[in-house]
Amino acid sequence: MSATVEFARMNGLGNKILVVDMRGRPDKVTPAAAIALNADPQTEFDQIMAIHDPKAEGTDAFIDILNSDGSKAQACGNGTRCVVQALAAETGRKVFTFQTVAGILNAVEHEDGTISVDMGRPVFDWDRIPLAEEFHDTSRIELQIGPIDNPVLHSPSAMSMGNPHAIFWVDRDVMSYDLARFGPLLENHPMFPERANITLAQVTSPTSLTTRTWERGAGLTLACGSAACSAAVSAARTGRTGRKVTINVASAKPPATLSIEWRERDDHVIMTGPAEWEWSGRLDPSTGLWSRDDTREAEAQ
Ligand SMILES: N[C@H](CCC[C@H](N)C(=O)O)C(=O)O
Repeated sequence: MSATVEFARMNGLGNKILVVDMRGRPDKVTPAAAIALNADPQTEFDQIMAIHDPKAEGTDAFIDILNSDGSKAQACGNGTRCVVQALAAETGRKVFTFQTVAGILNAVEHEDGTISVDMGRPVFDWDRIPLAEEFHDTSRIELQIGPIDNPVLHSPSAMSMGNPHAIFWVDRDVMSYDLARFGPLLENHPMFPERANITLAQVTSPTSLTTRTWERGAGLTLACGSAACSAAVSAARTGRTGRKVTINVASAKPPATLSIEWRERDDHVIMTGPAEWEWSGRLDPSTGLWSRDDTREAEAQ
């Protein structure tokens, strides 16, 4: 067993996040630790956000992201807001720059406690999403599920927000689809060599969408920030909405929204929403063995 580190159990719209403080150490949270933590109902999570010492000048930290199946993710919008809230509480600072495997993320905590993350530029090239087949226009790709002459879901918009996303446009309530059944088939479809996050999106007005996501490596989650960004960008890209929308995250607990703006001037996607601390503890990043801080002690601190 290696020395333990601090972690916080947090959530972004119900997206279950463990923020793990790996600063000052050379090792990483192992996939085995992630799988063990996820197997325990108390520490079950969608993503681990491991905060490491910065690797590049001008950045505050390097963030390593793990899904609950132990696989790596390149982006996690809801988790990034949780990291901002944790570091803002620790340092009193409001503005942060992070590095992930997908690039640099700038983020700011506002006076009202909401957090904006600049998620960078969307990527539409088929081989960078990546897709297995060449598509000149990835705003509507050939892919369907269900009976061949009456598909349940078809022709998604595909893109990368650092991580791969497919957005299926639906005209019924997103909760009425059996996403638990179709999600795994689409996540692992041969069209997506690195798998994909699968989102159902219903356009509810020129400035609003409702989404529900099956996440790559994590399954049905209560919310997914990078999917909300991808739905917003894809809606604007296909002329369904303008570039600034409110995303109603259908399964968020309690029901909640994210504001997304796909900025005209620099092509960057800005996501704004809340983050919530639940409790803290210590864990062993190599095995996932953990303990919860004594509540009285935590309150006294
Ligand atoms: N929950 C995350 C997304 C995790 C993405 C992950 N499932 C993957 O790309 O493998 C979010 O708020 O953006």
